[in-house]
Formats: sequence, structure tokens, C-alpha cells
Amino acid sequence: MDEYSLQMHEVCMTLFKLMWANLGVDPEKLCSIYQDGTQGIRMNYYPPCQQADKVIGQTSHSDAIGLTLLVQVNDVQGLQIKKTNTWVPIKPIPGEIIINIGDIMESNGEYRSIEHRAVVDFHKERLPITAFHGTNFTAKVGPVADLVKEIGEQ
Ligand SMILES: O=C(O)CCC(=O)C(=O)O
Ligand SMILES: [Fe+2]
Repeated sequence: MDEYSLQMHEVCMTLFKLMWANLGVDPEKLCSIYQDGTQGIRMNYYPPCQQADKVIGQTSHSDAIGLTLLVQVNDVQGLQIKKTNTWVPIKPIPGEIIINIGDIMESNGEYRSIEHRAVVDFHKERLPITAFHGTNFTAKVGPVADLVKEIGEQ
């Protein structure tokens, strides 16, 4: 479990740096807010339900962190994201990690914190493992100064 947490953190830091570089921000400037950052690992279990069309596994929300890395133990579909007011199912691919952008990484429309939910299956159980990555407790979170523009500025 320790090794899993560590590896997930490493993947996450690599993604943060690539995402910041893509925005034109020096990754080294922001790295410190995730130094000894919070990490929560949640193992969800959604049992099959004969009334799957009448219940919800997890209601609509966005994750209040930087990035969420989600790995599924089996290939049952359940995660959905909201795109132009429509719920779009996310098909799990064995061995791949689903990355959810959280509220802290929302940035000038370039990256959007995604609204999502989980539905349940009529016949099969579903087991996703989610790793949430947030800043450390001393970090000040707010708009990145380098990205703040005047109205009309390109
Ligand atoms: O079960 C899922 O696929 C989604 C889990 C989730 O969104 C969460 O735990 O925040
Ligand atoms: Fe979530």
C-alpha cells in the first residue's frame, strides 16, 4: 500500500509539472505547494443492484483537490462525466489510469474541474480505487499570478 501511494504521488507530480509547463508557468514555482501534499486513497465498492436505474452510486460532484487518479479493479463501467449537460460514460481500459482534474487545477478554461458521478450496474459489482492529491496544509491556493491577465489582454 505504501509503495502504491508513493508511485501514485510520483505519477501525479509528473502530471502537475507537465500541465503547468503547458500553461506557460514555471513548474518549479508551484511544486512546493504539493511538497508533502495530502493524499487520500479511497476504495469504493458498488455492489450490483436490481434497481440500478433508480439509484445512484455517487451523486454529481467535482473533486476539491488538484488531481484524482482512478484505477479500476475490474472493467465494469460506472463513472460518468458531465459534458455540455449530458452524462458521458467513461469506459475503463484495463491497466490504465483515469485522471480527473480537480477544483485546484481549474485554470482559465484550459483545464476544467470535471463534474462527475458514479452509477451502479444491474449485474456486476464495481471496484474503483481513487487517489486524491491535494496541496499541503500551509499552501496558499489562488490564481497563479503569471496567468492573471487584464481584461482584453491576450
Ligand atoms: O466511483 C467512481 O468512479 C468515482 C469516484 C469518485 O468520484 C470519488 O470518489 O470522488
Ligand atoms: Fe469524485
